Amino acid sequence: MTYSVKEIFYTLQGEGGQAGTPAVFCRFAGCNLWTGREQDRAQAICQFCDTDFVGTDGTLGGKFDTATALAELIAAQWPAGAGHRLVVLTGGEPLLQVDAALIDALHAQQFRIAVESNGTVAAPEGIDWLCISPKAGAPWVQRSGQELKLVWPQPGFDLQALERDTQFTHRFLQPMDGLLQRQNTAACIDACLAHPAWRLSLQTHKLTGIR
Ligand SMILES: C[S@@+](CC[C@H](N)C(=O)[O-])C[C@H]1O[C@@H](n2cnc3c(N)ncnc32)[C@H](O)[C@@H]1O
Ligand SMILES: Nc1nc2[nH]cc(C(=O)O)c2c(=O)[nH]1
Ligand code: SF4
Ligand SMILES: [Mg+2]
Repeated sequence: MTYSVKEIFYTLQGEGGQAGTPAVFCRFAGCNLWTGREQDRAQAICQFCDTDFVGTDGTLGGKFDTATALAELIAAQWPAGAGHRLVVLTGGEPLLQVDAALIDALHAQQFRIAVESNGTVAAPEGIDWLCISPKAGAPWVQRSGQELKLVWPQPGFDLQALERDTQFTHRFLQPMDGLLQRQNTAACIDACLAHPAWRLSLQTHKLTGIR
């Protein structure tokens, strides 16, 4: 398996239940819900994406022929001698590429493995923190994990039904960034107050200006 990686960088997880935690981010290239080209956005299944995941030209991006080579480069980003290793596999859609060999290679490097996925692909065994962020109009296969992080507002999702019909330890509403960001934040706050099973997730890396 060749892994196509857009970028690798060390920062704080900005979102969700592990916000504030140092982590190496590995952003895989490509997604099944949008090409990533602006001219295709209006026709895409997922139209609000805030991320450039096209190609392998970002920081430490590239094509990796083995899981070991990719895991070694990820490990090299961690501060020397320090524990508490956390990697966040994101994208694009990471579950188009993440396989057992990569999970084993990252665990061999002492990482806890978090994944950010759109839920259209069943997750392989061995992920330590699975965050699913479903998209309206896309098939939703992976309905359990540590964290459900719903970008809000989105049509077609009933918060009460989600509490009943999915199995996640934590549930978050994350304001859709874009032109209506302020309105969307207010809508998230109102929705959490009306549905207390849900918590607010702010994209704190954008607020603080870190990557
Ligand atoms: C860029 S996606 C990559 C992982 C995967 N494809 C997914 O959608 O979950 C990372 C996270 O950013 C969220 N996200 C993307 N665009 C956003 C936006 N405009 N506002 C808020 N969150 C957004 C996604 O829902 C997901 O939780
Ligand atoms: N700091 C930081 N936190 C993040 N959490 C999820 C991200 C993503 O793009 O998947 C992200 C990101 O791009 N940066
Ligand atoms: S599914 Fe994730 S990576 Fe793909 S277009 Fe949507 S937010 Fe972006
Ligand atoms: Mg992001």
